[in-house]
Amino acid sequence: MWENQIDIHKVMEIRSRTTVYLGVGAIQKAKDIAAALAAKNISKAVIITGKSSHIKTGAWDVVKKALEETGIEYVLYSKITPNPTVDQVDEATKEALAFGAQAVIAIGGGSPIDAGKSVAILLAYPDKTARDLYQFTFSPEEAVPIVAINLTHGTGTEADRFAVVTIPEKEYKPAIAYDCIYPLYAIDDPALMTMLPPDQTVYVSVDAVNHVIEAATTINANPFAISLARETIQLVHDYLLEAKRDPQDLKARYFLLYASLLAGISFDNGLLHFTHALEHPLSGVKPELTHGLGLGILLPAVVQQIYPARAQVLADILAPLVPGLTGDPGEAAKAYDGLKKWLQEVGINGSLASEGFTEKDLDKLTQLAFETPSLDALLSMAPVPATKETVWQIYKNSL
Ligand SMILES: CCCCO
Repeated sequence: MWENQIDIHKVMEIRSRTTVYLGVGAIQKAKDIAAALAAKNISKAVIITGKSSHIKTGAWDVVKKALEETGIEYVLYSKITPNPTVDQVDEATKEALAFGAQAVIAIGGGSPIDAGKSVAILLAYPDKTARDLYQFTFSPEEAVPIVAINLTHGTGTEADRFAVVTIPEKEYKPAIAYDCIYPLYAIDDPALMTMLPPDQTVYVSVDAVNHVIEAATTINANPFAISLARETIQLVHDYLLEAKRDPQDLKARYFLLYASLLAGISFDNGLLHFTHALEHPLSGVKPELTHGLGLGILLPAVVQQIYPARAQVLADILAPLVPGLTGDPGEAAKAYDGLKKWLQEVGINGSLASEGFTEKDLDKLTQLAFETPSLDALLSMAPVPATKETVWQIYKNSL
């Protein structure tokens, strides 16, 4: 097994659009990153984070010290919630502008990092608001430099060009995609993830699994996206239950984190389709719903829907989770049952009904999937036509 020959304590540099430091202890690279920012004449930064995980994980102590030793001043915005809103982004931007921030350092899971990416754009366009950005009234070409210190192993946002923020009054959860928000540096340190509780451990890795199943089956899927999908799914299969059983297992955390990074790069190439386009209305309407749980609930019905059109790719990449698929387009029900079984094994037994949705909600959810800015673009990537009937039926099959 190749994983046994990797020294997980050796921090290695992975070069993609983002320079990612991966490994146990990678947080210590904060010093080098601060020095690199200072070399770019950056003397003030805004820290974007949630309520407490930046402190509990110990990440903030290291980053604070690195900034202080380098002489970079900072202002801290620590009010980002799960499913962050445009108002949080505007408030953080206002504080950062008043301070004169020239860079964003985001510490957290997808929510603080995506909010941080949005702030980084608005710092370059101070006359715009987060609603302008997420309602697509302008297309940014620049942002201030972003550093992403990642505290979960699911989103891949630390190394991609996407960000998601909620517009609460419309129940929209749109996604933006711009080259200017690839973080300049990212830290992927598995030791910062051992505090993730077992259920969140599963939800974030199920997010990564969804990223690659979608990326490998869009109408844009390329061989790179498909190869990364195969590796991601194998690693999640091999390490998720172990990390759930023993949250302190650094080897399991390392390979789940690596899988999540690969998945982010995979969907940066192949893009996404049904599962994300249908989940965003769920957590747009119910912000308390965890993204990865919503995705896990929808996944079997999505795969059932697309299997006949992408049978060979799906049989290949799903092999660790659903053994015995041959690539025959007639195996959609087998793929559905196999995925349900795997999700139950890792602890996702829910349905839309158990999350409080009923058949009466389906028209509204379907409407939101087509009306929310950007989700229509994801739907257009699906390997089968994304009609309103198809979308409604996927929701129905997930009730
Ligand atoms: C288009 C990006 C969505 C990530 O949840």
